[in-house]
Amino acid sequence: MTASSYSSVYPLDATASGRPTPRILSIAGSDPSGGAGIQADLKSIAAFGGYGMAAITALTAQNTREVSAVHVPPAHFLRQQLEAISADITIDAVKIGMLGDAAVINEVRGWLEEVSPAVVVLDPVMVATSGDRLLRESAEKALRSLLPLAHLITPNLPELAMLLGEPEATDWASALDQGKRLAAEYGNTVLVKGGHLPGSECPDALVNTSGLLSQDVIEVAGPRVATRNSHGTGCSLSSALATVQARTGDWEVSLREVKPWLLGALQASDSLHVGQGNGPVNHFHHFQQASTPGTFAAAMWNEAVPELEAIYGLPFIQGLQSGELPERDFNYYLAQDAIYLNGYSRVLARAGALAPTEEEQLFWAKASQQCLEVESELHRNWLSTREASTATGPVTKSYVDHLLAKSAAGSYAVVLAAILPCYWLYAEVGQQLHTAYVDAGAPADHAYADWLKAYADEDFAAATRKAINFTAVAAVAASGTERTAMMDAFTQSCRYETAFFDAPRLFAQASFTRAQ
Ligand SMILES: Nc1ncnc2c1ncn2[C@@H]1O[C@H](COP(=O)(O)OP(=O)(O)O)[C@@H](O)[C@H]1O
Ligand SMILES: Cc1ncc(COP(=O)(O)OP(=O)(O)O)c(N)n1
Repeated sequence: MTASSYSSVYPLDATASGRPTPRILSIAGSDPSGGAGIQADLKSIAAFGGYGMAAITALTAQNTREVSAVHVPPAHFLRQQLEAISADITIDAVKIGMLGDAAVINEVRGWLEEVSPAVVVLDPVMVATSGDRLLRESAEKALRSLLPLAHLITPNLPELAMLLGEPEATDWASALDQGKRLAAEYGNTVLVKGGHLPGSECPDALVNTSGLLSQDVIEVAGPRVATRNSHGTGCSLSSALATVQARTGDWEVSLREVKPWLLGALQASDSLHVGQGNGPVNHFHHFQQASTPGTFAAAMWNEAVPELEAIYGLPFIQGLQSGELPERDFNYYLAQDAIYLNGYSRVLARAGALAPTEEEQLFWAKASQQCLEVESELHRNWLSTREASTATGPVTKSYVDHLLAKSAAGSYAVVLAAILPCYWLYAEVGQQLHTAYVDAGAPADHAYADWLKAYADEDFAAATRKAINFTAVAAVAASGTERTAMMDAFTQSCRYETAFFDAPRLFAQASFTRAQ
């Protein structure tokens, strides 16, 4: 038996028809403020790696507060748009949104019957969140006639009620019940959405009563985000689902992929600062994490800040700054540092071996060598005249094990993220301690004067800037999974940095307890 290049049990990166970039057509209205309609659809399609196309049904004049006007161009012109596309391009999925009036619906129905796209998602848009109508009341019957041509219908609760001619559901159980009845009536799958219900949860459920899904109701749970920026969630969800469905061919897999993305888009919506009413969701929140080296470096910095604050609060750092740190603690720190540097040097050498460019290879190889030089310098100048345990302490061991594990895993980007805190946090702490020492008049009788003077080394600061840049650039080239692993490795190393500075105190405490 031979394995095919695509997994047969789990969708990876090809469309159901084997294409990596699904071609998705949105048939919808325009929202010039960019939060809903075709603008939201194209962003959502792109967010999932699809190739987006748009046939415009209607023009709206709207912003985050209201829809002030709607213009529906002649329906035959929409038909011309649709035919221009389908005459030339294979369409892997269609998402249908705002239709405006019955004449438009009839054209779309005629075109769907002719073309029979493989995936049709219908979001039966009727009324915007602002309360403004996006479908003429007289067109509701025509909209129902379109339902049998859709594979998935994604009504919100008022739309679900209208399609059934019933009052709106006020709890999740009756919403599901309505979803089942609509699915049974039209023989397709209905996505029941929890957005319009109160409560801390916001579930969605795929409903199909004809055995198309693994069960009649597949519920996907999710928390409710406390934000008023939910403009365009329905449009974004339906177009994202159409895109992922074209790739996976499985509604449940598609919803489980799209729902966390929409949650992230809602959570990151406040950072967009668009409009004064119900603002849009942040469609590209997942790219922005590392769309430029600067954004990834900033995200790493956010992780490092709480650890730096913890480090500055440690008795070891405060004692180093005041000069009152017991010598025994300092000696323990130096001895552990020497042990650590030996292991660290090996990991730096590994980064050099994995580096994609000669410049980086040279940088890490040199850093690895310098590390060994600093280790022997520590032994020659500091430790040869002092008494300190030479046994590897528990923090040193765990920190080095963590670095070695990341280096064994083989991702250059992840190794760099694990390496970086030793540069970055050490350089920051060094700068702070040096500045405080200089501000205090650089007292010559300070017990750690030589150490503090050496701390703010400009060469080390320059090397740190390079190390940050190499890491941030590697993050941009890395996959999403790798970036998550990078952030995880970076955060763990930051925590070890804090623990490393606190280890002398714990060692002294343990020795004292043992001596009792
Ligand atoms: N505040 C929220 N927090 C989390 N998810 C939400 C929130 N509001 C809406 N959603 C999700 O957004 C999608 C659209 O839901 P809904 O608001 O019900 O539809 P519409 O936008 O068509 O009115 C659904 O997946 C729903 O669960
Ligand atoms: C042009 C256009 N189409 C659809 C909508 C409605 O968007 P939707 O995602 O259903 O949700 P709200 O924006 O109403 O929350 C629209 N406003 N404009």
